[in-house]
Amino acid sequence: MVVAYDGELERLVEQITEEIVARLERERGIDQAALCSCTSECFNRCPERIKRVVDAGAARIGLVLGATASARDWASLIDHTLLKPEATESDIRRLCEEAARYGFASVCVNPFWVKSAACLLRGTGVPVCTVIGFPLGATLPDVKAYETRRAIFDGAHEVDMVINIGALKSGDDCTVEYDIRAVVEAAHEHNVLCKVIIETALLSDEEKVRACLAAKRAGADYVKTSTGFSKGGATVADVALMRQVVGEEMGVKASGGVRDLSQARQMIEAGATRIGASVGVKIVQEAGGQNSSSQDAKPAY
Ligand SMILES: O=C[C@H](O)COP(=O)(O)O
Repeated sequence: MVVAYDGELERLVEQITEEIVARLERERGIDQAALCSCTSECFNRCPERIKRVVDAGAARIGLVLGATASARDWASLIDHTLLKPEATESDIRRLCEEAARYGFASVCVNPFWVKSAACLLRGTGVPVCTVIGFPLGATLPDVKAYETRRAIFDGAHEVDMVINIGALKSGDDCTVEYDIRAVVEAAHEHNVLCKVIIETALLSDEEKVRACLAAKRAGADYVKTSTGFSKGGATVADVALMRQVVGEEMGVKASGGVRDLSQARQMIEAGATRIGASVGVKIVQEAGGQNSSSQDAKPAY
């Protein structure tokens, strides 16, 4: 989905990205938190800067969803997700039926289920998304590339890959970028969308910025907050930060712990253009004014 921004946000994104890149260059190897001149808070968490991005969210909601967003409009932003290892064939069948009924952006399933989901969704217009190097991201770039090609062969239209978190934390940004690029190239050979999961809960703000910049340099289509299998999920502050860093030409997917319409709305306001959630039906039913009993909210992290 293409999102238009007003001129002010464009300028803000450009200015903040330039400042973050300059700061990273300045501080590489120096363990200190830079302070923002406007509030003297840590630069990346400066409430004033985040507030300006979030305040622009009302306009973004209007641009993404229109003034009166329907349940179907909301569904079109959500990857209807089932990644639990214990998911059964009947669970996958139900996921696909729900995706077709509500018009979700995609179903997101583990690679083993791609073929079944692709069969079940044939003719519905709902794409199949799968996960690569999931959930730890610690396998090898060529293995991730093979996993991507194999998933595409089985019918995947989108892939969400996990970065090499250990390499990022070791300061080895070249390896991080190379690893992402291996998947991006395998995906783009077949016009498949590639999202890059940075697992925000395990990263410092500086590492989140470096991960987003590596994804951007590698030519990925989206950055994505979380696997949903680590110690935390998407936060408004992280989504705002990621949006600031990648600019408007990439998507931002908020995933992990998004449990209701209110949280989904906050993520879009902060800059997300896609939501990954295992409670997608609950969210669209709320958007449609229905009482949702079929999907219970998950507990917060
Ligand atoms: O990729 C998406 C996440 O796994 C979804 O997380 P969730 O189960 O907390 O909604």
